Amino acid sequence: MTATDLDLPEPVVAAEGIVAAYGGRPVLHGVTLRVAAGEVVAILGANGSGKSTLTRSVLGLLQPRRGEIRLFGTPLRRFRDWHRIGYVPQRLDAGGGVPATVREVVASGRLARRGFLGRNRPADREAVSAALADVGLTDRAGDPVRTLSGGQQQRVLIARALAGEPDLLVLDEPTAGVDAASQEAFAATLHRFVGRGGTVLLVAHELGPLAPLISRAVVVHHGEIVHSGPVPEPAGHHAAPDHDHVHPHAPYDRPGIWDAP
Ligand SMILES: Nc1ncnc2c1ncn2[C@@H]1O[C@H](COP(=O)(O)OP(=O)(O)OP(=O)(O)O)[C@@H](O)[C@H]1O
Repeated sequence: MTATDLDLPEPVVAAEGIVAAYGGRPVLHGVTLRVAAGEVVAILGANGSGKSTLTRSVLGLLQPRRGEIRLFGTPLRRFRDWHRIGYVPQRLDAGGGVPATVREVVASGRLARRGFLGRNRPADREAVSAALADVGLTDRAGDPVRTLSGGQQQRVLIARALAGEPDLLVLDEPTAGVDAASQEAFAATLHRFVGRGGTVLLVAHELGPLAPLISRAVVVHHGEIVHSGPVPEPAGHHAAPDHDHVHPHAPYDRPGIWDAP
């Protein structure tokens, strides 16, 4: 623990010494990650470096072999305030074959607030409308989700997370495969969320318009954190405008993914 860590109040996320493996294959080798209230932390790294595994461990979706996780100061095994967390998983088809409307999918983000048999109160309807407006989908509220484009469906998932009025948003590659306009819209949404006092943990390959919002970048490489600080500059040809991915074989500390700041 460093002097800086000692200065921090109780972090929103505290993952200490996380060791995770699939079968016999280790994926995280004792990772420690703390996210303070109000931070916007980006987890960066090559494909397969362990970013999603770390995120899913933090949310209790995956049981690590070793280590301790606390959310809002409470050990994960005792944590019940899931309404305080909004999670947007890695891109998926939000609609599938289901005829649910945009509003219905977004409203499902209120369930943790309402309780299983809770009534749909005006506050719920207001939160859903506010979330739809936040992502610019008010005029599509009554449309079946499957009629929306991939980028718009991603916005539906983000609105669903926002509808729960969380204190922490966890997003796994929220802008992957999303067009530039939608990325800009998402950056604006995130900016408003952070302005309201929210905390963000997001996994990303490319930050694009999100870069100015990031207060700290954490680079995962082969299951270890190799950098925690300012967003590193993409290096060499990886900085080229047409280069939109990082290479799994390019080590962090040699010419390749990121230059150390
Ligand atoms: N359910 C699983 N079963 C077995 N192996 C898995 C599983 N999920 C991930 N892995 C493996 O664990 C390693 C880390 O995967 P993870 O998804 O955490 O990486 P990532 O950094 O999020 O990658 P990407 O950028 O491609 O999403 C990879 O080698 C991956 O193949």
